[in-house]
Amino acid sequence: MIKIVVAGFKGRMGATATKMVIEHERFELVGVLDPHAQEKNLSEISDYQELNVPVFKEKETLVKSVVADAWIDFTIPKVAYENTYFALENKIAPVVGTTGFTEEQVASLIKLSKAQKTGGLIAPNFAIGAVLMMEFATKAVQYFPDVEIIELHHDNKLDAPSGTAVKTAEMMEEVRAKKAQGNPDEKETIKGARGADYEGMRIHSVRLPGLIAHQQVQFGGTGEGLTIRHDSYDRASFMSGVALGCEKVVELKELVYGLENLL
Ligand SMILES: NC(=O)C1=CN([C@@H]2O[C@H](COP(=O)(O)OP(=O)(O)OC[C@H]3O[C@@H](n4cnc5c(N)ncnc54)[C@H](O)[C@@H]3O)[C@@H](O)[C@H]2O)C=CC1
Ligand SMILES: O=C(O)C1=N[C@H](C(=O)O)C[C@H](O)C1
Repeated sequence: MIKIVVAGFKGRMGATATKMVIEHERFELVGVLDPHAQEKNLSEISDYQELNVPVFKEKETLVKSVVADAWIDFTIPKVAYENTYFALENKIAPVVGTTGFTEEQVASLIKLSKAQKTGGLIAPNFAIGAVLMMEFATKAVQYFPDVEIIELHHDNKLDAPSGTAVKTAEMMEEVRAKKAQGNPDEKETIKGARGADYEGMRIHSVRLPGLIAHQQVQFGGTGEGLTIRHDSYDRASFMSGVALGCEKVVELKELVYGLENLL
């Protein structure tokens, strides 16, 4: 059995991941963490009455009380780095969906994981279709360097652009012929109209109630266009990737960035 803790279990994704861990035959939920929790044990929550899983408000208390192999993190960008660092320091393999990491933070966490000989995964998107979207976009941009990313999410999301959009841009940048896009003399008559600029590629973030998670990567060429789009209609779309991550990280000796590294 793989012993798992879930950080952020009171949230949209944390609650979904907690349910997945409970139902998975190879996983054992040994603790949950959330500063907004009022409970002392999951059994106090009607959906989990038959369980005996301790609830923690502080990570330091959690690691003194339970032994875990993997740490699922769906928290907030503000604490993602410190939580991941803390898990690695305690040789608990992080499986991190929380977004908002800088490139420098990812590099620092990979370095720590190697020193700790502890596996881990940071995946801006756990949906298999989203990973394919990013890989297809990386292929397409070699032929169509003019590209704009439009990511669309629910209006409770804290960060913009999305981690998926940033990862997509990072992957395309590695193979894209460097160029600026649009008219060099263009002027924004309303600030922000052209979106975020990532190495000449533009990223636009839509936030609306009713949405879950959606992204389209739109390419333009001579007399033609190409659009690659992924839609998550339910947070269940992320769970097979989270489960795969938990099964794989316990076999790794360093942290990897992107679910594509485990497919
Ligand atoms: N990689 C992926 O496939 C996906 C990633 N995400 C990312 O996951 C993160 C969470 O998204 P949601 O669940 O929608 O947010 P949410 O706001 O519903 O949940 C976040 C939870 O984290 C808790 N929290 C805050 N600080 C904490 C701490 N120090 N330790 C433990 N828990 C803490 C909050 O109390 C809250 O319950 C976001 O960064 C989002 O971008 C979301 C969906 C898929
Ligand atoms: O906040 C979300 O919901 C999501 N966040 C991730 C991101 O920032 O890319 C993944 C997915 O898009 C859902």
